[in-house]
Amino acid sequence: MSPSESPTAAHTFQVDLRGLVDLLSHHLYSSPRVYLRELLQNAVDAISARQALDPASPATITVVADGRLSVTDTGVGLTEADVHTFLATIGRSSKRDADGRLDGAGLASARGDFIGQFGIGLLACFVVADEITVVTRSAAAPDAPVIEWRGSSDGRYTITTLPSAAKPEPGTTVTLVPRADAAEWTAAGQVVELARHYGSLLRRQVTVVDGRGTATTVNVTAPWAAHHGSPLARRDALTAYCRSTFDFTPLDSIELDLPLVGLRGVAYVLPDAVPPSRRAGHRVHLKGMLVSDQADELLPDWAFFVRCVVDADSLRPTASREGLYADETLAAVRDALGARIRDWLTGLSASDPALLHRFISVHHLAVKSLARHDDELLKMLLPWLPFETTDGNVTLDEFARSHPVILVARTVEEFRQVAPIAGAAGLGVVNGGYTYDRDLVHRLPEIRPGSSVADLDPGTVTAHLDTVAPEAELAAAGFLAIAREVVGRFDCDVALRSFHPASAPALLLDNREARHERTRAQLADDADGLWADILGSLRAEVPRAQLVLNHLNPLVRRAASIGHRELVVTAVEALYGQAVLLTRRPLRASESALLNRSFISLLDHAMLGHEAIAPQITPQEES
Ligand SMILES: Nc1ncnc2c1ncn2[C@@H]1O[C@H](COP(=O)(O)OP(=O)(O)OP(=O)(O)O)[C@@H](O)[C@H]1O
Repeated sequence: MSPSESPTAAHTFQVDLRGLVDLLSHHLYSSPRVYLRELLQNAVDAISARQALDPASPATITVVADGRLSVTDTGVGLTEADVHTFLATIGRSSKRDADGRLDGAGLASARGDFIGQFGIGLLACFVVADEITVVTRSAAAPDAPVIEWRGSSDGRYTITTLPSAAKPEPGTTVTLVPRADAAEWTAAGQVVELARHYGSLLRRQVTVVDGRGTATTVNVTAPWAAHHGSPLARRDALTAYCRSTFDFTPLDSIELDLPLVGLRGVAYVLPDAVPPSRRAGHRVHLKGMLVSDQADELLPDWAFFVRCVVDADSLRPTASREGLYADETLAAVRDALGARIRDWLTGLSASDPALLHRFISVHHLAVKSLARHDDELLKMLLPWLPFETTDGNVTLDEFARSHPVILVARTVEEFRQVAPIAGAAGLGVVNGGYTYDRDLVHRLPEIRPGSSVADLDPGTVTAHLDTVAPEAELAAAGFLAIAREVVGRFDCDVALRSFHPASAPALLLDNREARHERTRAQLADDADGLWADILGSLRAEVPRAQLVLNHLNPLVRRAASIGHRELVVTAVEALYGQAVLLTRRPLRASESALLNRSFISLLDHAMLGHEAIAPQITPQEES
């Protein structure tokens, strides 16, 4: 060994008990109220342990809130040795051994019944009290004396042997003297609330007794576990449970049952639309005890239209017991519950179309987001989903029946502008500007063979508008040539057509992608060096917009017959400018300039010849 090397010495971590107790009791949990959950849970586990030894043993939990707070159970109790080993050792639990398995107490069969496992739960009581007193008598060792343990938040504890009369029957009483600042959490009314909140589905009877001796039992039977006289009665009970638990009347109740993890419960379909980003806040009970009322990870994200309450045997809670541990079991449960909800949805079209309609009218956004990634669902539901079309709000199935070719507008603005004219010309256009809609409509031919879907492009619309008589076209040739010259600068073609409504002088057919392509081309022209090369190499053929002038419109007819070139230019600029405004897209600088120019110029023309009519305003009169 070289002089610089010293022999390895083993040390043990030093633990600052007060700091550790403070950390675990004050910082692990989100609210002081969890103290009652931990006490109830220990009581339930103690009863389970005793029942494993003697199934006929009593099984009651009594909470007394009379200024102090005590929880008494008829459970397995503790011997003095147990108290040292389990109760007074942080992180040690009688519910597992050092390897995470059950200890040697012969309670293997009961392990599955325990809710606790970490050996820290009792510390939650230090959030509301500085001292915890436990009086306990063991059921496993009938001759063992009654033990009183007093633990203090500074980490010290005492043990006293009490006379047998102090606790004639096996079981445990835990008593807290609440600190003044925590009294609100241990007041009788609050304790009843908390006991109901956490313990209503516990499988052991829990009774809260207040200072006047009034007893309230908090347990209810979960509607999925109860026996009901008829399917209708069962349905009513499920609905009533939703109202009392979540305060809404569901559109429907979907029963959940996954025997592999001992899970049962209900997914309630929300009666109102919610944004997909809103998390529903599912209630998860473990062996009856409420673990979380915000367990979003229980269902896939797409299922945001339901809110669940479940009770499971083998999901794992986190140490604070306020959430679920994200393990493979949870992932499998999530998938299985998702499949169950999807089955309900797909089954509805056969079993209850009226309900499906109601569901879709509320939650069509949810269904649309879901259907994009789920072929089966898409097949089942796409024909039922409403879309905004030139025939109004209709289902795609209905729309496809009257329109063998369905055109999809890419943006809401495009749809708004084109729909009335395309509709009047007999074209079937769907507004694809909303989230998911364009993707979904394009999948219609997979589901409805024979239907055909295409993106709306300027050429298609123009092709469907009535052409004008050759002589009219000829008469307007001069005008059209000037018009092409004027709007050609904006990568726009001009066509003369007849379309309704006659009050619309012009229609600008354009789409967002074409506009982007033109902007990019413009940038490439303006750029130099490296950027010009890069942008230039991306250049595709620049798509052109189309200004369709309406030959049915009196103004257009008059404009087409003017011989004055300058006025024709102004008229075309004004028609183009107005058509651009109607598309509701942002104006380019050159378009704003054009609008200004044409407005001033028209004003100028309008005032021509009127100078003599207006009275002369002399400088004197002005002042
Ligand atoms: N009412 C009770 N009756 C009998 N034993 C109890 C009771 N309360 C606590 N104990 C004993 O004290 C131990 C520690 O309890 P604690 O609540 O701190 O942890 P836990 O319940 O084992 O696990 P968790 O941290 O998950 O709650 C338990 O494992 C149990 O052996």
